This record gives sequence, structure tokens and C-alpha cells, in this order.
Amino acid sequence: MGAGAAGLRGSRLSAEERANSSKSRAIDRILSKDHSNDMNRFKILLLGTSECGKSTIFKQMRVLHMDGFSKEDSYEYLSIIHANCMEALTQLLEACDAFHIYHDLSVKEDVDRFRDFKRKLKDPEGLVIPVVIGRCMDRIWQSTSVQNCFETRRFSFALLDSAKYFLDNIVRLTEDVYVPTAQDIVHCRISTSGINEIAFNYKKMDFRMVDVGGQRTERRKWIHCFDNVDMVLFVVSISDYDQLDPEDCRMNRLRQSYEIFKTIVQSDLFRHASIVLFLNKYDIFLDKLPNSPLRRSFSSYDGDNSPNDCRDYIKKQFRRCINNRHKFFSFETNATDTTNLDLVFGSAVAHIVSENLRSAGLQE
Ligand SMILES: Nc1nc2c(ncn2[C@@H]2O[C@H](COP(=O)(O)OP(=O)(O)OP(=O)(O)O)[C@@H](O)[C@H]2O)c(=O)[nH]1
Ligand SMILES: [Mg+2]
Repeated sequence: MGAGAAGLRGSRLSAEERANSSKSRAIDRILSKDHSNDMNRFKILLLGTSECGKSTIFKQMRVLHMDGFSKEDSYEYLSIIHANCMEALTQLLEACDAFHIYHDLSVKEDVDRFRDFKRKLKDPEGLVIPVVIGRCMDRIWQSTSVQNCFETRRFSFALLDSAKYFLDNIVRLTEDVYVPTAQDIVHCRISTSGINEIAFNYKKMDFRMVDVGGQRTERRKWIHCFDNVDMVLFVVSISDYDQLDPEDCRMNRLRQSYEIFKTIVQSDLFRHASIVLFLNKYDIFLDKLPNSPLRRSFSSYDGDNSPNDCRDYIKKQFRRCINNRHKFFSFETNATDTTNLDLVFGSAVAHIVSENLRSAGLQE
């Protein structure tokens, strides 16, 4: 009986009434969030493939909207930062060997000393680089051979994104009294396993942000975070356009991101959520393009190699999968730049709030 009556009522609704009824459902959804304790927060879910920059954004939110990192928390990052420094220099030295870039005799001595230190390391987990090795690493990094390798070959081999940042600062980072700064922490790389969550207040709104791991094994856990998501913040490393997926070397890394994005945004689970796309590592993308034209990796691209045209082409592919374009916003970002993230996050939130009010009929 109920179903029949509803069906009859439904058939008599005018277009305006239907629109009002959908407005009222939208308002109900907004209000119902206010009634349950844990849900009166705007939930943002960070998604994207490995190394695209999700945790960097997550850490920036702590810097911008929470108290940053306590001294104890900062110390937790010391070994990871030192491990990043070791890895970056090792990658550069291996590249020098591979590209037959030879070192001066004095640099060679430092390289031997660095390699010897690395070989004798007993506990890479609790790694602390001694001051003398820090100075030795600095001399190697400043050498003509390594600088030459970095300047001319850095996009031809796997190198940590923050290699330059860490090696430029290696003397400070290996001082006895060193405590990692917020910027050091933002630049450091450790892959996420499991699910991390923070809560903060911004512009009088309560936010919950959830960070997950992007590696293949971690993606299986994403489903546990899919409830009540208000905004999917999908992060793509746009500088991946010429790289292969390390977990499936037949697949272009940007295409892999695109396939995951498509599955997420077309899922019924997110039909009410806003979708924000961050085209991240835009700084690396700009540096890389002249060395690696987009057309070389995407043969269907027939524009010129200007950054704007290349970016628009990539953006268009992602935008094509979106059904409700009113709730989709995209931005170019450099997640390691706190000022840039502050501006972009503020802008994304303003767009989303305004669109939610508009779709609830509370704003023109
Ligand atoms: N230059 C540059 N480096 C970036 C940018 N965003 C992130 N990075 C660096 O990229 C590395 C990887 O970033 P993460 O935030 O750990 O990546 P993730 O998406 O959390 O990776 P998983 O946890 O494995 O899923 C870190 O060293 C960051 O400092 C960016 O926009 N520009
Ligand atoms: Mg992470």
C-alpha cells in the first residue's frame, strides 16, 4: 500500500516539487550529520597511488591547522630522514657509475668512506649518521661529478623527490643537536601502511582527514574508510607521466592513477561526495617536461610541449570520468610547499561548501 501511494504521489510531482524534494533530501543529509556525534565532521579521504604525496598533504594539515609536531614526534622522524639522505646519495652514486661519470681522487676517497660506513651499518632501523659522515656526504654531494649527474641525468634514474632538499641540508641534518623541523618532516619519505586519521578545525568547521597507503597491498584496506565521505581528495603525481608503475612495469604510472581514479569517482559509494583532484608534484612536472616531452609517453597527444597545454590534456582525461561536474574541482599543487597547500586547500574547501549550499538550495 505504502509503495503504491508513494508511486502515485511520485507521478503527480511537478518538476519544481521534484527539485524541492531533492533539495530537502540534501538538507536532510546535511542536518543528519549534525545529529550524530562522530559524524558532525566533514570527512576528507585522501586517495591515490603510492608516492603521489598523500601523507605530505596530511602532514601539512598538521602544520597548518594543528600544533605541528611536538619535539617527541619530531625525533621519531630522525632515523627516517637520515635513511632518506643515505638512499638519495646512494642512488646518485649508482647513477654516476651507470653513466660513467668519474669522480676526482679526493671525492673517490669520500665515496669509499661513505660506502664503507653503509656496509658496516648494523641497525638501519635506528640509523643516526655521525657528524663526520654527514660532512663527507656533503663533500660528495657538492662535487662536480655528482652535481653534473644530478643536473644532467636526474630524470633518467630513480631518485627520491626530496634528494636535493636533504642533501643541500645534510650538514645541518647530521649535527649532534639536530631536531627535525616541520619542513624536514614534510619532505621525508616513508610509505604508509594502515590507516591514519587527524581531526582539526578550519574556518569554524570540523574536519576529519584520513590518510591511507597507496601501494597495491594497501589499496585493499581502502574500503574500510569509505563510509560517510564528504570529500574524496584524490592525489595524482602529474610528474609520473613518463614513468612505469614500479609494481607493474607494463603500466604507465599516470595511466594507473587514472584507472584507479575512474573506479573511485564512478563508484556509487561516492555519489554524494565532492571530488577534488590534486595534480601534485607540479614543480617536478615543470622541470621535467623540457627533458621528456609528453608526446613521447602519450602518443595520442598532438599539442605542443608547453606546460599549460600538457597539463590541460592530462586534466581533461581525468575530468572526462566525472558524472557530476558541479562537485568536481581540480588544482595543480606542490605539496611540499606549505603556502601553496594553504591556498589550495582553502580554495577547495570554499568551493565545496559553496557548492553544497547551492545544491541544498541555500545559495544561488
Ligand atoms: N618536489 C615535490 N615533492 C613532493 C611533492 N609531494 C610530495 N613530495 C615528496 O614525495 C615523496 C612521497 O610523498 P608521500 O606523501 O610519502 O606519498 P604517499 O602518497 O603518502 O605514498 P604512500 O604512503 O606510499 O601511498 C615525499 O618525499 C614527499 O616529500 C611535490 O608536490 N613536489
Ligand atoms: Mg603515505
